[in-house]
Amino acid sequence: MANFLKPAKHIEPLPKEQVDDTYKKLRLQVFIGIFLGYAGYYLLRKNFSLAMPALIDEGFSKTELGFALSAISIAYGFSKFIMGTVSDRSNARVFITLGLVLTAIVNLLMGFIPVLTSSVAIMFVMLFLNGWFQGMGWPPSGRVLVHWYSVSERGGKTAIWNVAHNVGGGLMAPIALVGISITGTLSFGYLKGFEGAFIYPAIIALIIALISYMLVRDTPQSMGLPPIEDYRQDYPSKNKETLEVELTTKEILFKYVLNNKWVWMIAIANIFVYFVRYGVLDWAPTYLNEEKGFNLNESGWAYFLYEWAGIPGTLLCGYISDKVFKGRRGPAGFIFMLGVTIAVIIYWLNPPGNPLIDNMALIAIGFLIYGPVMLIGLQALDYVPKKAAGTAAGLTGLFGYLGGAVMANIIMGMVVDSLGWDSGFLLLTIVSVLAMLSFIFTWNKRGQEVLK
Ligand SMILES: O=P(O)(O)OC[C@H](O)CO
Repeated sequence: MANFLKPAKHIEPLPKEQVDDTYKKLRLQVFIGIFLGYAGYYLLRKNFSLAMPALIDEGFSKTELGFALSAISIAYGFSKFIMGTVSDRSNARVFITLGLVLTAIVNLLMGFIPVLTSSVAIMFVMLFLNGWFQGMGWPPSGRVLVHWYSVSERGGKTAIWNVAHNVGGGLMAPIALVGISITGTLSFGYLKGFEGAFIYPAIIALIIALISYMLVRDTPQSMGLPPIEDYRQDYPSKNKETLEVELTTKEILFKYVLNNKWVWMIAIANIFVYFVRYGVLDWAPTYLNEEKGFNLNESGWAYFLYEWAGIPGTLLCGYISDKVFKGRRGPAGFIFMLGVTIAVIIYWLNPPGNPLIDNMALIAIGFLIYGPVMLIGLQALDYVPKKAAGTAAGLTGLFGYLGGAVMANIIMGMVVDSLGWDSGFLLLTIVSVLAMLSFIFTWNKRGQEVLK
């Protein structure tokens, strides 16, 4: 492990009278740091799609660009897991900043060096690198959440943090579009305009990386504070033990993650949830255009509403799982996926000519799907000791992206091409039902009680 990445050293405990004030201040500070940081990552997750229309005008086909785009999901899936294992043994403050700076550098290079957007193979490599560095955002955020917030408050706090990705993803398009327009004028004599979709979100991400570095702190003990469990008298197990020793990768993998049946269950559930998340989102513009007669502008709005509807939906889901089901995530996930299934069927069966119903169905899916997405991340944090949090979330990401997101792109495309949209939606509905049922396995599990 590189020295600069090592977890921050524990320092001498602060005097007792300073603990409460310092904890309150730092908890808010680190939370804002990871919220802004993760929103910053999402400015650079899908911005390539805003450069795609211009690249199509340059002569690239949709298939070629779709192939290049898939590099992000493939790399992200592997990276969230592999970099998750590194993150669990790293200083979250350094790790989250480093990943954001690296993803910004990749985008600046793609923006300023024309050869890097000149062929599908080169774009695939660059987007793969981008996807890899993107995988350095979730795990350190998870590490901060589990070290600064105790078990009983994690549902609500993780839900609030989780909307960072909707905020970042939602702001990406306007920033990229303004960037494209600025670059059309400020072209440095050689840029064409579309490069602005890389350059301007990347510049903002660099500023966010600096702010995030100033705000995030690795662990309470590195600031002279007691572990969060002692501070809040809120323990993951009845014997009040908490794990404060940093683990080796072998211990994390073989003692806490790969031999943990609950982690495997949510990893499999994540395949279905992510298939629906990206199966609806990525195909929405094409489906709405081909089957419902939406133009690009109208389907762009529908896409935007889908993302932003996820914010209140996620908060409600976190609240319900904490307050109504007292920390049991399974029932909340089941109910939200039931709603998604119904909305997918309405979205499918609504005849052309009723755009309001299409938009309402899409908003309902966006409102409902991000709760289960968040709950799986939260369960990953719940089901392992805090020193293994990033790895557990990373494993669910690996399954979600490779088995869910990438498959949603490939299999949905193949089914729709050969059998039509009805078959595509039948598949989506079946997968949505499977996602719903998969929450039954963790129906009665609460917080970290699986560790007892
Ligand atoms: O799909 P991811 O890995 O970017 O995660 C998005 C949300 O934060 C899931 O909780």
